[in-house]
Amino acid sequence: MSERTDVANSGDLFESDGKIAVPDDVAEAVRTLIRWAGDDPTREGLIDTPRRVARAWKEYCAGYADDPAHHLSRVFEEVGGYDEIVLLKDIPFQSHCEHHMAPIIGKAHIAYLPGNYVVGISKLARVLHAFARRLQVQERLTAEVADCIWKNLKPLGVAVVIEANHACMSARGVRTPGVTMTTSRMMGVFRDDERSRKEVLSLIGLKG
Ligand SMILES: Nc1nc2c(ncn2[C@@H]2O[C@H](COP(=O)(O)OP(=O)(O)OP(=O)(O)O)[C@@H](O)[C@H]2O)c(=O)[nH]1
Ligand SMILES: [Zn+2]
Repeated sequence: MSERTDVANSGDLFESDGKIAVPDDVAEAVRTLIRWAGDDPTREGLIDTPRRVARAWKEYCAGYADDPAHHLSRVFEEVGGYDEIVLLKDIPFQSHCEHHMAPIIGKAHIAYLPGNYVVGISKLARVLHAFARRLQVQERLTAEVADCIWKNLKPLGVAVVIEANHACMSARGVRTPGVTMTTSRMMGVFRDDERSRKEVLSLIGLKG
């Protein structure tokens, strides 16, 4: 089976070469868009484009086939009495804004103060990507990652900070490149205790 099964929703069909089958109406929608943009979808260079675009969108939106909470189901209870902040810094991610379906490219910083459980660090990045690979707004992406960790890991605190550039602002519309949007969600001690909040922000490299 295809290596692309990781992006498929239940109900998707596959070609004999293992690629996801693109329904005719999806390919036709892309052809319509090409025509509307001013080009001819029947010219040679564009013949296969609708199917490529459709599959590319399956990949950009693979998060819909990925349950974020599942990545936090394997926890470790014994970590040698470690009871300080765990921070994953500068995790690169890509998403697409729900307004224009244009790329959001940035990095996330995810921290938590363990309660009874810790999790393999790759899982925090997996949670991020499961939410990022959907149509998003940055505020919701930030909140969803934090809420998922809070609910499933039951830590004493969670901090998620996301810094990103929005192509809908740089490549179109206001056409203002180089703008970074920063969002954060603090929960538990990082919200309620000023010292803990300052500590996590300073570890991330931001002023509290
Ligand atoms: N708050 C927030 N806004 C976003 C995000 N991604 C894109 N936007 C903004 O969503 C807004 C949509 O505004 P609209 O007026 O409905 O759409 P538009 O006419 O295409 O707006 P312009 O981008 O200003 O041309 C724009 O201001 C975008 O910059 C996001 O993650 N969070
Ligand atoms: Zn946008």
